[in-house]
Amino acid sequence: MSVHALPRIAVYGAGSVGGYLGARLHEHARITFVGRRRVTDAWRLHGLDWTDLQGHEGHVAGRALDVQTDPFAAAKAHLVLVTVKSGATETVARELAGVLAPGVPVISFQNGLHNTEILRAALPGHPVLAGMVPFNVLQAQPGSFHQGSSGELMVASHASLAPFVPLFAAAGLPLTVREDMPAVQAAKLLLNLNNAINALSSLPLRDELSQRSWRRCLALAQREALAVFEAAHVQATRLTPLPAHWLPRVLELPDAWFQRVASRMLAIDPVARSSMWEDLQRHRPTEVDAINGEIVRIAQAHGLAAPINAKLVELIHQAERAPREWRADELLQELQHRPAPR
Ligand SMILES: NC(=O)C1=CN([C@@H]2O[C@H](COP(=O)(O)OP(=O)(O)OC[C@H]3O[C@@H](n4cnc5c(N)ncnc54)[C@H](OP(=O)(O)O)[C@@H]3O)[C@@H](O)[C@H]2O)C=CC1
Ligand SMILES: CC(C)(CO)C(=O)C(=O)O
Repeated sequence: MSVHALPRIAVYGAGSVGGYLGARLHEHARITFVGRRRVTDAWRLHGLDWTDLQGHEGHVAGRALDVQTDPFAAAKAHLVLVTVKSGATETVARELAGVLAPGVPVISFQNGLHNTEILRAALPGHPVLAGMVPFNVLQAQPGSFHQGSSGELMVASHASLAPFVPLFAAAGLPLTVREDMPAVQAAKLLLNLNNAINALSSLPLRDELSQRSWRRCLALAQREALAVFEAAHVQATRLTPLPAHWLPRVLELPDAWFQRVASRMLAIDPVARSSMWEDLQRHRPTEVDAINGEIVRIAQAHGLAAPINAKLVELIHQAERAPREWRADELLQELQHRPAPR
């Protein structure tokens, strides 16, 4: 196919997820990245490299990249992927309003529960679809991306995606189309409760999850969130080999048992970390308010408390101001002394 016949996709938020998805899609669509000047300059200079857990790899030369800082660069897009952190969604929604051609679909490939709502409010007339990235992406050097865990992208079902589904498949990023994205996002939120614990641990995900004391911290946060979800009638689908409500019990198993029962949870590259760890490293605000903070908010709306997740929010905000390395037993003690939700 001539390059001019390829659909145009704007990746709004040139960072870890956006860079990785855009680099892999590059041969299959005309990709425009919108990002910060420091990033666009570095990507133009070095190009983009990507690798994944299965050993696949690719490179896009800097001269072949369309990397821009101006929101109007998204004007000709046939599809927009929003890949900024949750705290930036409102600004992005404002920037995209009035820029896109009528009816162009927008997929939010972000964690958290409310990004689509925010985008929808500013973009009437566009299908704004929830997406979910199950795997971890680390941008170790500017423009160099590694997918460190596995899983398929998910997206809400919508007719406007028909031309794009084969493109993602051809790029090795198959899109699983779902009718139940709110339940997918709730299940992802439960897994993302580990982002804060992983960031406080300063360990790669695999090392952290191999140690029972860290897993017990996560089990506390997840058990509290599950109780809050039950009170609020929030459904979480099954994203792991085990149903969501079994996870805390399995996380608490001794290491040898955990390795046997949940080996797929440890099928993570040794260097993979959570995106929140990457934020703390780079002295950027984290998404903790949209993750653990969401559990606190849902609890409050239902007359409950969520002290464990509230504590994690507080500790991450402290770490944003002054980084500190926690030991697992210290964090566990800090979290264990919180009363369970009423
Ligand atoms: N990284 C990962 O492994 C995973 C991340 N996710 C989710 O994906 C989403 C994106 O995460 P991630 O890729 O890590 O985020 P990054 O911070 O790496 O990338 C986002 C980029 O967008 C930039 N940006 C923010 N606002 C604008 C704007 N208005 N215009 C242009 N650029 C902007 C940011 O700049 P600045 O820093 O200056 O704001 C940053 O460079 C998050 O919701 C995250 O939770 C989901 C699964 C895995
Ligand atoms: C893939 C996962 C769960 C890894 O922690 C993530 O969503 C993140 O880092 O934000």
